Amino acid sequence: MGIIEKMEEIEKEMARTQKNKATEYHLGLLKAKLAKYRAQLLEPEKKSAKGEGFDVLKSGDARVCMIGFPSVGKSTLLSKVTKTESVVGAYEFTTLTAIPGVLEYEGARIQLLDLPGIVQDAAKGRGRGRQVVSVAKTADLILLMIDATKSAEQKKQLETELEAVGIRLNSRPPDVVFKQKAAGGVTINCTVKLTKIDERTIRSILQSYKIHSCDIMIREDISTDEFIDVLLGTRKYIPALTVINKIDGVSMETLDSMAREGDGRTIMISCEIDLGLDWLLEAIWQELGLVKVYTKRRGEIPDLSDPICLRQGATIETVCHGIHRTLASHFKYALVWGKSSKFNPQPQKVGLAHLVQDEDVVSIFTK
Ligand SMILES: Nc1nc2c(ncn2[C@@H]2O[C@H](COP(=O)(O)OP(=O)(O)OP(=O)(O)O)[C@@H](O)[C@H]2O)c(=O)[nH]1
Ligand SMILES: [K+]
Ligand SMILES: [Mg+2]
Repeated sequence: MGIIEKMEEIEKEMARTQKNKATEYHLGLLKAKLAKYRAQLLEPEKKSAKGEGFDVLKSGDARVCMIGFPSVGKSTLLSKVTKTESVVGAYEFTTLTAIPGVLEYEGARIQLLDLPGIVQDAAKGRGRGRQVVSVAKTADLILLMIDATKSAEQKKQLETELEAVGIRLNSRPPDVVFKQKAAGGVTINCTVKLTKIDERTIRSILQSYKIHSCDIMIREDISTDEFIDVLLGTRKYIPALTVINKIDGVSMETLDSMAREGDGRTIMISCEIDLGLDWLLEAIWQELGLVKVYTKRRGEIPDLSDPICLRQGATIETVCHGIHRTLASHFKYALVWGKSSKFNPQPQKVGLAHLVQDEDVVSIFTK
């Protein structure tokens, strides 16, 4: 039996098993088994299957991936908002590989990746799906691309495919500290009452992964799935925006109800009639939370034309790397003007670990 069949067997058994207090333990074990197979499925493939040209080099300040079913308008969007032309076609599977473009916005260079359309069960290896959803794992932000004129199920289906390769959308890692040890047995500490998983289930899941000694600190009412996520440590937590394209093709009523169903993370656009594209770019920028820093040479005015874009949490050291590879090793101190300066509007003298903020001006002094 192949892995997929084994997984289907387990899924069937889980579906057959009634959910209650008495079966919780059994279900937990089945879930652990399933997660193990899933992890096997995601291991890099043997030589024979590689070389499809999906390894696009990451470039720019962040990477945004478009994921959607065929012909929802991914390539059209890439061609609209970047200088890259990706072939657009009225037929499915026009795009067969990953096409990178560069979004230039507010001084940032954001890589936007156009990808082949995926099909249902993509994550299980249908079509190029697994390759596509695996690329999504490298994204700083995922755009769930939806065709307004087609099934309302698209979003749910895309989420399912991404979940299956270990991507958790718009959520943060569970608040659990897990430390494996060489000896000493299993210690479990909880700071909250657990209502979705019990200690016996936790212990048996650990056993099924052959983990006999570890310290676990649980600070959140986690589910069995979340506990397995922590153990495997392979989950990726990535923010996503839902982009509904082709709104030129639906009635006012449909548009209205879609707007009502959508959350704050839904953007409606039409590439065809150029609607909503500005909002989309603004939302991408906001979501990535990039920080713009200007550099200034001693005695000169800051160079406002060429900011350095950094991820949130960037420090003076990151700024140094952004200027030159070896700058940090000659670093003496820096002066910062702006929000991150304690003495704003006066500058503050800081070291490499200082956190910068958006629109700071930085001068680096070297030894
Ligand atoms: N009405 C309408 N049609 C659009 C819009 N955007 C794209 N299209 C059309 O939708 C079709 C598919 O567009 P593509 O950009 O090739 O779609 P894709 O998602 O890249 O498709 P695959 O690469 O095959 O997965 C083309 O005929 C486009 O002209 C839109 O906003 N409105
Ligand atoms: K197409
Ligand atoms: Mg395409």
